[in-house]
Amino acid sequence: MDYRVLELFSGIGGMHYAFKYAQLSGEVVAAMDVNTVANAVYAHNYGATSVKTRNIQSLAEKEITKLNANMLLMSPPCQPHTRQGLQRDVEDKRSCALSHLCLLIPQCDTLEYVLMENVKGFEVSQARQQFIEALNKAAFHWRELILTPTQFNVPNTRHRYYCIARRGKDFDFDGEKIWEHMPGTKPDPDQQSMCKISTILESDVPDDFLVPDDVLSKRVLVMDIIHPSQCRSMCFTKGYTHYTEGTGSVFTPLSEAESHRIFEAVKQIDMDPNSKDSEEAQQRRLELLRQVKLRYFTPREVARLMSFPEEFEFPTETTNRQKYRLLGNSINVCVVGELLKLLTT
Ligand SMILES: C[S@@+](CC[C@H](N)C(=O)[O-])C[C@H]1O[C@@H](n2cnc3c(N)ncnc32)[C@H](O)[C@@H]1O
Repeated sequence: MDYRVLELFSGIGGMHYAFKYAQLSGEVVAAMDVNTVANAVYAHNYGATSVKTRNIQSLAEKEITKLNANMLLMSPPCQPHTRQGLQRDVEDKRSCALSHLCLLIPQCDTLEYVLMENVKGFEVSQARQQFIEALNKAAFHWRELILTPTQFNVPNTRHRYYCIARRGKDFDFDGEKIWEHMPGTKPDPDQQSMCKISTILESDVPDDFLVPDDVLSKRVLVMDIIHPSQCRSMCFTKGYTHYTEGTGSVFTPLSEAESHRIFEAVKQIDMDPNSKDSEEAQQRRLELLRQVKLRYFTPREVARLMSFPEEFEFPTETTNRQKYRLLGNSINVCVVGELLKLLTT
């Protein structure tokens, strides 16, 4: 079968890479997003003709039919549903595009396959309810899953909600529950075959990526620090490097034992009641912390943790801040690629 993919909320094209990963025949017939910075990255990798700067709220059934799109891949904005957000759900204007699509889907006879990604939490939203109703109305069979790249030996945690849906043949796994691992695989609590973080590192990373002194002094204790022999990292979000807490891990080239020794010495200083007001003690503390050589993961390393292929590039004009924002908003290519295989077999 030749798939004709409509990629909506396309960002930097994570879904397009997932489609390639799954080695399905066919092409992405159109990609659409309102973000011109993301679209420039998309065009840099796939050519300008494939991506349109477009508000999805204005998409019409006729256009989808004219494109003869039979597969819809999308990761709509997650802010209405994130735990950190206000969870205004369908009341949030960023939900409008998805609500609009829920009206369109039952009208689009060409569509046979749908894959949607969203944040964990979406499964209990009203938006999810709307979406499932649209799929039912259009006679799709559907399944829901919450998966993370660590289940695919990628050393990055990113729990995300996925819904896969198709017309015609039903799935041969239970539809009464939300799957928390890939159907047909066993959950592997030991994760023996997980890649080490050292396998995704760039060599000769410039000092620009070192965690600055002020962040080191004030925020080091809330950082999630990863050593080369570890097999994990936390979810990278769009605020990475800008906000410290909960936006992604940082890296030290030191072994766990070496950095533990340094943090013990820092702890000793912190336990001394006079150290807080002593400039000399604070300077000693900072010098100790500098020895940990903490740095941010580079955009290339974050892209690798999101399973983007090496051929993926940013245009030279994209700033690091923009790269982190775009990657933080994107998807894990391997997880979606595996789901596409599941969807199409
Ligand atoms: C979660 S991100 C999707 C990222 C994408 N899958 C990727 O791989 O980079 C959501 C995207 O939806 C876009 N977006 C939000 N509202 C939109 C709308 N009404 N029309 C078009 N794009 C929209 C944002 O600009 C953002 O790029």
